[in-house]
Amino acid sequence: MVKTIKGIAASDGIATAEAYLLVQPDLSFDKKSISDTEAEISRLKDAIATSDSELTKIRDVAKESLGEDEAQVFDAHKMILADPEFTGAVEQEVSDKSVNAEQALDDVSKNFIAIFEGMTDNPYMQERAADVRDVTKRVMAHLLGVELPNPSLIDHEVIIVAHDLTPSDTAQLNKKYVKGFVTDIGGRTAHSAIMARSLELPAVVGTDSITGDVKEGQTVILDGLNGAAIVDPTDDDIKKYAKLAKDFADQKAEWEKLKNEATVTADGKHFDIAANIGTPDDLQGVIDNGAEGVGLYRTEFLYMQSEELPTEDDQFNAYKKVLEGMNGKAVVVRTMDIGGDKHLSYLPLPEEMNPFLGYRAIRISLDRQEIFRTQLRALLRASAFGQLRIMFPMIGTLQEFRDAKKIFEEEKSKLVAKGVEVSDNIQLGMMMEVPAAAILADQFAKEVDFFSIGTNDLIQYTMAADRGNEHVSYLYQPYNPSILRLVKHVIDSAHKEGKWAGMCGEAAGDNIMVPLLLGMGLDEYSMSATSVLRVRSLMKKLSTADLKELAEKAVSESVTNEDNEKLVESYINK
Ligand SMILES: C=C(OP(=O)(O)O)C(=O)O
Ligand SMILES: [Mg+2]
Repeated sequence: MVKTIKGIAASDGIATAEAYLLVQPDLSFDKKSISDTEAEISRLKDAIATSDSELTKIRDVAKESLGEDEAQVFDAHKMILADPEFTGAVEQEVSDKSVNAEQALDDVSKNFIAIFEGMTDNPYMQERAADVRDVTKRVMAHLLGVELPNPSLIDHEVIIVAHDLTPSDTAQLNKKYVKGFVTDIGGRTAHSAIMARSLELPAVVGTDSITGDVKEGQTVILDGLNGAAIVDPTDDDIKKYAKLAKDFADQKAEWEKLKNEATVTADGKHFDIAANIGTPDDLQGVIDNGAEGVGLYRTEFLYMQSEELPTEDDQFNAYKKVLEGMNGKAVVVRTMDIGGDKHLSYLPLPEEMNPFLGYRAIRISLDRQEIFRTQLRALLRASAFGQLRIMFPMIGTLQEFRDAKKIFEEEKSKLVAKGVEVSDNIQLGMMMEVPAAAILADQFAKEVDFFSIGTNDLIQYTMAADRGNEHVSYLYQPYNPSILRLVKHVIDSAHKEGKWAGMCGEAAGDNIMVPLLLGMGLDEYSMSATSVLRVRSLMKKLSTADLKELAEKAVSESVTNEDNEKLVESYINK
């Protein structure tokens, strides 16, 4: 029977396909005594052989769709299965203790994991713990006769249904077959939602219950425009959504016409609309959508897609590719923003009660300076190939900015002394995403070259509401006068010192926010590439002169987020 499940609209578009449940099965088991240990060992060997041939298949598919580097992780898994020290120890445990294979596997793998995790002076070996965990899960599933989801083996069109997707899960989705995703938890500005927008995959998050509401193989219509999943739709539903999908495609075709136009408002003011990217591969989307620069390159994805810390040369090549690809247009590269919801398997971070308030971004860079210096050297070398701007994430104090700038200057002088070609014109700026810094923007403005306002974090920290938690998503209030006052103060402070202010948080591409930002005089707008043409089309219809007054009212007279939403809507519909 048809069911409509509401959630948060995280990425535009409509898709209809079979549900693919990316849900971890129950791998619990009971300890049993075994009398026929030989038969038990042969059951174990069967599970290992099946796991091995499954891994061969997954490796082939991963190589095809994601490339050799991504596929290599499965070699590590196959090596563990072929290692007599591991599998031999499990067999030994079965015969010595007369226990079932599940118990023996569990005991041996826990032992191995503890040993690897204990190698704190060798991050490479520590990383092997994750491989042992993954392989154990696969063999255990075969012993128990349960199905383990293998998203890399998907060979037909599906909608992924999951409790949650991490940014790295999202990066591995094969766009050829995955038509969208819907999750139990998450918010609009969580990184998997942001990635869905750059992949142009419709997504609905924070439904609370979707994994319990839909069964594998059921048809699902995903309405990423309004935030709903329709499970087992009727013919009428399918017709209705086909029409909605067509209207959306027509709308996009209309926006497409603006691809090669500059962004100019109705009163003739030009603004730069830039795009946010995660990897050099996203450049195609930037160019296809006619963006006028890159306003945020989230370099942490370079670290996340690697099996170990990327070398200076790896990074140099990536940055050079982006700078050259943008052909002289400005590229704002943000230094590594690891922590929060972005993890590196090879850089174990301490367990934290509040990772978003913890050891992340510039805090890690200033502490682990060898990582930071390597990144800065790669950036400095790449600066010869385009118009590079660098910014630091999560700056909360002036001292942090000064320390980061000092390290940058040191690395620059060393390279210049060696005769390496380095641009002399690299602007150094910061993300404005910590309220303490936004309040002191007038002080920061004297020392930076630019600000880029990160509303995803600025709103989460100002409203004290986790950006990935659907239960508090009502507090994501970009038009709340408290947020607008901070934004205005940041923009005014920059201008007072003759600096520029941009925004790279998701709000920069929001239809209600854009008129307010134009009114406040924001200089640069950076957003998911897929939003660029919609915003260009909107700006063409707006006149900055009228909007100044509107923004003034929004900041000083309105009390709530909704007041301002209505204020802008009534202006636009006038
Ligand atoms: C752009 C931002 O950075 P990120 O989403 O990567 O935290 C932000 O916080 O608004
Ligand atoms: Mg941020």
